[in-house]
Amino acid sequence: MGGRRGSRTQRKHFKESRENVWKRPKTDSSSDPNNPSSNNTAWQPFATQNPSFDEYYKEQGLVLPEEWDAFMEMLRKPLPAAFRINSTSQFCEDIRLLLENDFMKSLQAEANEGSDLEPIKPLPWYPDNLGWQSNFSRMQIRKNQTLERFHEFLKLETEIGNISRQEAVSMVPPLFLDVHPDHFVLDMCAAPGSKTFQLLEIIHHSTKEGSLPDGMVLANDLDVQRCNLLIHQTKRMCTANLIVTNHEGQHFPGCRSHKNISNGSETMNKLEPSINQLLFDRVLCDVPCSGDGTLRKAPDIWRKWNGGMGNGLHCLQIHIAMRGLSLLKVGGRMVYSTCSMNPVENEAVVAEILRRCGGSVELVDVSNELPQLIRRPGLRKWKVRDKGVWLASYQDVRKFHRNGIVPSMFPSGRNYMDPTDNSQKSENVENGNSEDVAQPDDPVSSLDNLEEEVSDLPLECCMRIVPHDQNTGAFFIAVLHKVSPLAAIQDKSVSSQRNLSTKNDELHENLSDQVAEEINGLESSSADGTDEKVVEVASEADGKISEVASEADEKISKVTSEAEEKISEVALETKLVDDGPDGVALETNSVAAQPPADKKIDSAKAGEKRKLQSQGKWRGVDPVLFFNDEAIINSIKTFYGIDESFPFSGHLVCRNSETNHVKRIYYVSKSVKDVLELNFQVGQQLKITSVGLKIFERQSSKEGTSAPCAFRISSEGLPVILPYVTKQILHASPADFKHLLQYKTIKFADFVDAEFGRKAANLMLGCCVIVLREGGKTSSDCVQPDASTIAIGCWKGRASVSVMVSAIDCQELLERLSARMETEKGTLAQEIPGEPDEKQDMSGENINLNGGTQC
Ligand SMILES: C[S@@+](CC[C@H](N)C(=O)[O-])C[C@H]1O[C@@H](n2cnc3c(N)ncnc32)[C@H](O)[C@@H]1O
Repeated sequence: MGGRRGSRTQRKHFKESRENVWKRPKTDSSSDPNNPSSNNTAWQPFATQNPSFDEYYKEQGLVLPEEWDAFMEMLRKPLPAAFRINSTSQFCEDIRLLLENDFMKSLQAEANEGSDLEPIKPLPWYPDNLGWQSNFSRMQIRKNQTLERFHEFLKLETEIGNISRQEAVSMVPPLFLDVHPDHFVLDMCAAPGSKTFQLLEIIHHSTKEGSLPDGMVLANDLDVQRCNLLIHQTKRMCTANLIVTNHEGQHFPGCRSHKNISNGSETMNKLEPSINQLLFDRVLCDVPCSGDGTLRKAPDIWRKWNGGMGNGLHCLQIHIAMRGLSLLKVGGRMVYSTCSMNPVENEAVVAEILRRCGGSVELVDVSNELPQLIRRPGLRKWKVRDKGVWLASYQDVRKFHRNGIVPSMFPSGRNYMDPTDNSQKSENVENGNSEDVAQPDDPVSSLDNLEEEVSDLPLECCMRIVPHDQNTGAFFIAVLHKVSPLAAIQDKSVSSQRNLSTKNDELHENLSDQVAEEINGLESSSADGTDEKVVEVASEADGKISEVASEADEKISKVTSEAEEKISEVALETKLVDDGPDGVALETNSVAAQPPADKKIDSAKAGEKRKLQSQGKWRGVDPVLFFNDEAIINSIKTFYGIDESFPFSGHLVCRNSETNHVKRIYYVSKSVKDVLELNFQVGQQLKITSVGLKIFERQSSKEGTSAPCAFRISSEGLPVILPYVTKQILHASPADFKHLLQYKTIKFADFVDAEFGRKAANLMLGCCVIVLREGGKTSSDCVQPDASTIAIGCWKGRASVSVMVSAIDCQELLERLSARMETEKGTLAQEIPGEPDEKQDMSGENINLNGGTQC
């Protein structure tokens, strides 16, 4: 149960993500053939070179000198399209077989006959042949029938949610997260949501029939508009196990209740959460980055790229990653990833968080996982470049009068100013003053005289995917394991690192402004294809905080979460960073610094809690409320004959405090319910933009309002409730089912199966469920729905039955069912040669599929 079925997607988003970025910018009229002043009538792609880029990456040694040309050549080629089959789709297997047996073979045959087509192929490292790559131009699609058919197929399945377009390398980080269905997963920078979708697939994978997974995904993003993209993207998943929030990752609320929770039983007071702190088994930290790994998809980056872009994001990336680690359970795994090639955004960030965590966090060697994925080990040495000057260590920062460069950007992380570092002291003393050697415009920006640093951390365990290894974009991934609470580090290096962190943090503010200038206006496409501001500068984030903070009601919650956050930050600086329940020192500190809103909640009576619950607190965001209106719930239960075993209590939420005006009721899993209860307990620290699966919707039509039940079952929610529906449900023959999908409305008397027509006429006025009857079953057989069951929501009117499914979902169902029946027919014809084929395809009236196959 769970997973997607039949919701519409956000066309706009997918159009955007499919947009071929290899086109001339609108403002460029120089090559307009209709423009007489144009001196170049041929189509011109973006300039795909940038001398600073060459200089920067040649020096960093990302690839061997002899590989450089191959690397650059690949970066200049358009990126093949990649997509994934949704593993929780009801039609997952059908789609995979169609790709393997039809499209791949047909295109291969054409290629063998000498056409210039490249066959589509599965990504060898993606499990179960669910990840695919294709490489065609629009021109080829127009000229070739198989390709055109393939293209139409891709469009429809993407729209439906059975396929997700996603750059190949962007599919990698969730695969290294080792997510299990019972995990609580935090996706810290989640929009537009490609990886969130993958995480949800894993959570839903192999869930038992009639139940929801025990785990959940909390997808967060700073940008509210991008959160909306994410919501539309994940809607196709039809999941009750997702919460979407809108916070700065680095300030994600701690949601720690200071009450003792006795147990997690359902009988507890509804406002008593069964968890007392929001900690996660897995954290995905896919941070904002300069995005030069997406150059093949977003060639405008060539023009905008400069060496300072990565520097400006470094501190923000550390802060987000540190927050992720503090929210990670001991024993948990975090993946840090970027679509940038720059070591300052990658190895330097990982090195700094390892130093800050002082042994509590380790890099995991995942070289044995996904062996078919070609990757390169992380670097242990790199240099920093600032405004045309190379810096090999933090010493050079003073030497060359650099601002906004922090020690953690360098391989050793040393600040060379640590008063406890005697060797350094003497070095400084010897030099008198480091400024005396400064040559700001030293033409040598060369490295000849610079002392090269090498990290002593096992950064080779990180991985970098480079484009020319397997014809992809570039990506960086590090897998981290939290072995113990982020505890105090007692030795000398602690104080050194503390200074270092402080220095970093001080400089962060300056950097934010600086980077805003340097990369102002840089926009590109993400690895996931959606146009996005790849570079999310810290100053933007800061600006957003101030905006938000200016709103009075939000101030309270800010105080709450920020106060808690400050505890973590202070703790971090004093090496008491863990949010874990086992962090004794934190326990003491948190109580001392308990935020005011928490105090309020702690002392509140039940009535006050209810009041808080009904008013919401985040301005501009509808409140999230448990839906407890017994009258409405009972009318739904009675009308649809919902089995008592279906867990209603505490699982329904709405976004409107006035029950009479509630239009939509959402269903949440037990895991999400637990988080919501905790969130109420801690004063609604989470700013929730979306939660749960729409399960019931109020009837608004004239006929609808006269039906005995005011709510219909929504198509997204149908798979969840279907096994429990005992009334208003009928099983239709394949012919009648197909007619419904084709004609949308059928009069009772016009059904092929007259008995079905009579039964339909006897249903109560209102929403009903029509299930496709399995082959061999008669209308009187009682069928227990399962994962293979195909069912649609319909409306039983006064004289007819009408489908309540979107046109595109009807089209998809018709296509999938026809394909299955074609396969059936073929198999049967092979098995019984010469036998007349008694089956007919979906256009026939008397189909009787054999039992033992999916209907
Ligand atoms: C590389 S994109 C994430 C892509 C996403 N993980 C996916 O697979 O679809 C980075 C995201 O970080 C968000 N972001 C920027 N600054 C942030 C912050 N301080 N906290 C949380 N999210 C942030 C941006 O809005 C952007 O959506």
